[in-house]
Amino acid sequence: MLLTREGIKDIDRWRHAGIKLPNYDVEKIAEKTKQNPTWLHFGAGNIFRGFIALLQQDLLHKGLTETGIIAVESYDYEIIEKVYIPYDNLSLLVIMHADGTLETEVISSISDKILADPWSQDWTKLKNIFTNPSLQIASFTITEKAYNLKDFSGEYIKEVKEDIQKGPEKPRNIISKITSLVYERYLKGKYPIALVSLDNFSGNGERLFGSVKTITEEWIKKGMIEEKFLDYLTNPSKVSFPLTMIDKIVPRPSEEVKKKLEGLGLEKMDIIKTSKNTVIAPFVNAEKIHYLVIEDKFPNGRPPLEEAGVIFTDKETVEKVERMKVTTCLNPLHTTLAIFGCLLNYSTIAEEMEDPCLKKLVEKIGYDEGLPVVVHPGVLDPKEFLREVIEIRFPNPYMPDTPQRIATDTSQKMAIRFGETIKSYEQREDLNVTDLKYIPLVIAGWCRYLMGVDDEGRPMTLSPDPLLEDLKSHVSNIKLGDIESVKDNLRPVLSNKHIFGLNLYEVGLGEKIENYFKELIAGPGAVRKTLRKYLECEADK
Ligand SMILES: NC(=O)c1ccc[n+]([C@@H]2O[C@H](COP(=O)([O-])OP(=O)(O)OC[C@H]3O[C@@H](n4cnc5c(N)ncnc54)[C@H](O)[C@@H]3O)[C@@H](O)[C@H]2O)c1
Ligand SMILES: O=P(O)(O)OC[C@@H](O)[C@@H](O)[C@H](O)[C@H](O)CO
Repeated sequence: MLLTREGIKDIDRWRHAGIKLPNYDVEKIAEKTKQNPTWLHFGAGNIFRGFIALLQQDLLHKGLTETGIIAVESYDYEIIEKVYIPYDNLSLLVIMHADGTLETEVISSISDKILADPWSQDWTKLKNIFTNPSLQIASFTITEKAYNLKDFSGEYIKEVKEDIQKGPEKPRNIISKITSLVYERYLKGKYPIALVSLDNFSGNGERLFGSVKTITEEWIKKGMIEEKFLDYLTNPSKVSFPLTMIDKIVPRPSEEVKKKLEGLGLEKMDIIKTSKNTVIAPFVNAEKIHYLVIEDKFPNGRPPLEEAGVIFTDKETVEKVERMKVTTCLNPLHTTLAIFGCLLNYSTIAEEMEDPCLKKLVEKIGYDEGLPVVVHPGVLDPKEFLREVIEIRFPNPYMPDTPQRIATDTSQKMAIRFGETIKSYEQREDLNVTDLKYIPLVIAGWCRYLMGVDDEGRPMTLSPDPLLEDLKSHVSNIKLGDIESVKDNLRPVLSNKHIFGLNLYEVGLGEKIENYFKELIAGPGAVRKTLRKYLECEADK
């Protein structure tokens, strides 16, 4: 069986294999999308295919919309070449249930694909779509680092600097590209649009707005675009930047799932790793549970996504629910498991949840240190959310999620995942920041991870991170087994406000982290020993 528009016409074979097919005419929807595009999505990676496209597919199944989503890739063009074009933009969603059953569905709600590349013909096509009055949404899953215009020294990154110099014609950076496209829409008719960040960090919509506004102001200063564009951009009835909270664990595609699909008769299911490190396949493996909460601010209208389970609400509620998930109840726990999972050589998150020390560690971070600072968001219950994460979602043995995936870009996530809770402890009169034990232990664990040596003293490959080389340079003089070598080497890292959102020494945690770190580097096996000591746990491994 081939995953193509032609291939899925062989309905009986797909049904026989237990794979759900679209109940709508895929070609007709693609044609309608071409005439009346409503939704462009930037970042054609796994979460988009495994979650966002599923929501639109749900609406198409229910007859509640007539158009699909157009996938836009602005960074890793190989994704389009290798997993969109050969499969006519179709993907196969594989939901992994905790009892080992797989639920498979052909996702055909991605009606077209475009490269956001000013040097390709697609750019004109993209501009035409962006200036179409029918367009309601441009959404984004482009990873947190893509929103940064400046490096840690406060300087614009090279690409952005060049874009600022050269103007909106041929931008290279994703934010300059978005700004340029929104400017085209302004010139064409000042039509309204919602720019929706679906990336996983606090205040995502506001950060997107801030970055687009910065590029706008730079271009205005240079006289490259009309000044009035700023009025349009900052008028929420014209351009909105809703806040969102997105939650679905979508691991990288796994070899085991690939084999199971081949067993069902599917061909050409190969997993690829692009030269930009995206691991992607014609299929997406994901969990069933998901949550999407969005600030209801869509000046040009939107599809009725509430019918697909999306919660639309006000800004304050999204802020609370997002803080709950990203700063306390899910992502800090994930990062904890990522760091210690790499050090202890675990290959899945589910296996780690069977380790009594690691399970206890995430319970301590979630229930004891995180929950006290969570403000109940109303729409979801934090304690129940946390319980579902710890008892059901993370331990799902069929989810092929790896510590290495989650360890990607950790430097970009520390401030949100741990810094926010530390700040809350600082601000609250009834809490004492120096009472925190386990969050500092994880931060020390991250410094230990950066040494690139596992707990047995063997070299380990570190996941990609934009700050990796710089961070490694700070720990490069520290030797496993030599506590004296720690000296002041961690100080530049732990005092870096860009990384943690605060200077950890100023809040009284720097020395505590250094002390934990010394225990973690005492020699081979020291990571396990330290966990046992502070968590009073027994583990075989
Ligand atoms: N996978 C999950 O479980 C999950 C869950 C919730 C939210 N998210 C959010 O979605 C993001 C993407 O996750 P994914 O699973 O799709 O990852 P992925 O690796 O499959 O895809 C990443 C996408 O981001 C694009 N990208 C990366 N760097 C970029 C840059 N500098 N400029 C423009 N585009 C860039 C890539 O080209 C690709 O389209 C995450 O960083 C997170 O913020 C992911
Ligand atoms: O997507 P990232 O890289 O910000 O973080 C890795 C994981 O923690 C994350 O993808 C979770 O799986 C997701 O946040 C679950 O909703």
